[in-house]
Amino acid sequence: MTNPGETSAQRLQNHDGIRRLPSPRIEMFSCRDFLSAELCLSLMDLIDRDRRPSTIADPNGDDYFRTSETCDLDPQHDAVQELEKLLFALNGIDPAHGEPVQGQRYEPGQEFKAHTDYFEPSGQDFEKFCSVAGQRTWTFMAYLNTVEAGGATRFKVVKKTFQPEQGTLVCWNNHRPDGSLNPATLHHAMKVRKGVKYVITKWYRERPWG
Ligand SMILES: O=C(O)CCC(=O)C(=O)O
Ligand SMILES: [Fe+2]
Repeated sequence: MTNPGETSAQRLQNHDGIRRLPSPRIEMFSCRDFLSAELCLSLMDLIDRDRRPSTIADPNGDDYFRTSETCDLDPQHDAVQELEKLLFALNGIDPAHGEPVQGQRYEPGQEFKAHTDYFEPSGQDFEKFCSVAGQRTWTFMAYLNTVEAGGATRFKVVKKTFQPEQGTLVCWNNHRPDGSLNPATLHHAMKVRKGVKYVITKWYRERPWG
């Protein structure tokens, strides 16, 4: 681990119950029951209160690219602090390098088409999103509920699909070990077919946030 905005496969592997995706192309892990049902419920409640339409960096002409809703979670709220504590115990990333935790909510028919969480260096909005805190390093996301049908997160390059299950964490390095951006992190939050889907996303940056 060279940067306080990063974690390492070695560190994550030490956590009880965590599993690494057996692929040389990506550093990706998942852990069931990372969040308690109680914490998930509190976070879903916060998302329901504050949600707004999601946006994307570098609009690409597809108005249906990301149809879900988003919210920035109040960092002072007990549930958010508990979540941050769990993440820090796992990844050891300096909290100063974290973006505020976001919640995402998808109704039936809503999705977030295939994208990477890193910002395209050639994109028109790269300066706007990265000039202060730098590029995104790691993504940590957790499913807050088990979705009745649909809503899986599909990583088509590494052929791995996660079905949303309450409390499950999924995390990955947006870079390769040599520091280059990793296009194998491409993922699609597929349409929810039945029920509502709630997740939290926590992104970390190369430099301190804000
Ligand atoms: O909802 C998901 O399954 C993934 C969410 C996601 O990829 C994102 O918010 O960047
Ligand atoms: Fe994403």
